[in-house]
Amino acid sequence: MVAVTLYLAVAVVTLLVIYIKYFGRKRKEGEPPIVPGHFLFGNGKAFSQNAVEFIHKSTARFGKVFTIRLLNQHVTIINDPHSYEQVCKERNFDFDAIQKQVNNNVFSFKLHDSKKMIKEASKKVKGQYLYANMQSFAHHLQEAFDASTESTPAENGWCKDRLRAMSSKTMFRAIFRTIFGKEKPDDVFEPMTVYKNFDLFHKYFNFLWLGLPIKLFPKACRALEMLVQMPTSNDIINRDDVSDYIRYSTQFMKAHGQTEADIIGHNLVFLHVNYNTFRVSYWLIYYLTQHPEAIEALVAEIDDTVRVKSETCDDESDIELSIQDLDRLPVLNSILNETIRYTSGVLMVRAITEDTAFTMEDGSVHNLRAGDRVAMYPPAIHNDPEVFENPEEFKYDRFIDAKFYKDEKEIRNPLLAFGSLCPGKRLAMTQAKWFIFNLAHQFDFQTEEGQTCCPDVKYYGHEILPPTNDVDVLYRRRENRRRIEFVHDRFVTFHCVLVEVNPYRNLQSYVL
Ligand code: HEM
Repeated sequence: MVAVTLYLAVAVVTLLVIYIKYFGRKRKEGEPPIVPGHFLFGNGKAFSQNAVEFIHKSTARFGKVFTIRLLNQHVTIINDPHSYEQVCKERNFDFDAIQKQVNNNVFSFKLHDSKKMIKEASKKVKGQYLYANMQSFAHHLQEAFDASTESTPAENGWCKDRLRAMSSKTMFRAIFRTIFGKEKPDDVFEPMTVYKNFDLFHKYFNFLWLGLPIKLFPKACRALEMLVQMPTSNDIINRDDVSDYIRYSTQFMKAHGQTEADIIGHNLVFLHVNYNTFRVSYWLIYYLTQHPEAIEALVAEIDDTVRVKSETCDDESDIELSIQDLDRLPVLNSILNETIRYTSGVLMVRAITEDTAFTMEDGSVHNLRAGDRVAMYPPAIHNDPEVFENPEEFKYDRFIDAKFYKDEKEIRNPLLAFGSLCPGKRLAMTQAKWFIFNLAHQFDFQTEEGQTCCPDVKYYGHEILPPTNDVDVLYRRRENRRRIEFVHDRFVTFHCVLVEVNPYRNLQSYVL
């Protein structure tokens, strides 16, 4: 009896020590207030149920800076859009540890010399490489549109499908082939098989990211078994049409002695970041079909653009469109920004490497602890009624010539869905614009009346949230639409005249 009591006492003391070490926290001088929570789970439940509401309530009670606990991890939330630049500039806030956590816990690999690799590989989606990526994407997207209409049963010209299936057959397929090049006929690693399994695997992303073993989720295991059936890295990089990002990153990893399994893991991470653009395409279609005034304004803008363009080229050739042309369309740009505002779920999180006295934009100083995390939560800003009037409404023209304010001061970066580090922002935005421009130009589309869905807040933490449920979509080709060809901004060809747009000399033309 004495022995049992002794064992119990030792067990209780041990548990207490573990609890105090990993979960307990006494607020020190100058540190942010701590939001009270469950003794074991901390604020995990409130956060996962409705993170935006939880952050808004905590801000009202504790101010713009407060510390929450997600299981054993303390996270200081900075809920102030004006302090975004201060967060980005702080040297002791490090993204490397976060990126490693995804690589290790979700995709089971470690990237050697990761900072250098990502820095160099990221150049392959920007500048001149952006055009190469877009050229390839535009080509694959047109092919995917054609294949999708041919393979989907139609009635009176209307093809009927589920919206996820339709956007995966078009957008996902085009993104996949832009990244990895076109698959061979017998490849298991082909867009639709990968889409099906990736979609399933993604449902478990948050659990895996937090460190739960994949063996707990048999469906995720089976999906992963399919996803890893890639051609060898040599086979992929020897494809003529593989992206420069994948060619560079694969060669870098091989040169650093990484295994085929590591390269497969990395390829899946890259697909994972690109998957967000596919999700955006789903939401673009969905919100346009739910808002007739939006689709009407967009189609009018597109028709106008195409009419003006067609006046400067002959009747037979395709209409040429550049990135700058897309950037100039206010309705298109506003719809995309509003869609991203509405559906982003990301936590912009960093590891705190050293004890830090962090100064906010308003001059207030907060002591943050090494080993904790610090985060901004863009959806809390995107849904702040002071910044975005009636944030629960989708307003297609919200971003046209608009400025946004908090505490009566203009916000420099009101849309934070890409964090500060995403190198793919410009590519993702341009792909999404190209997608919706071409869809609305070539097709009429509508979702089945009465069917609705919304961003699934259970998946907060995902950059772009998935829908709560799927809906049916109907689409048919518009008649007499001319094809749109993607062109480099610098060279726009008219008739037989090649015009070089030179930023220093205005326009100079050469007769061919
Ligand atoms: C709608 C589409 C996308 C969204 C919303 C998105 C969002 C994000 C966010 C929030 C981060 C974390 C950044 C931070 O915390 O500061 C990130 C990182 C990253 N994104 Fe994107 N992203 C998108 C598309 C892309 C694309 C198309 C690429 C392809 C190049 C890409 C490549 C990356 C990479 C490589 C990182 C890690 C950067 C690092 O480790 O320094 N993303 N993205």
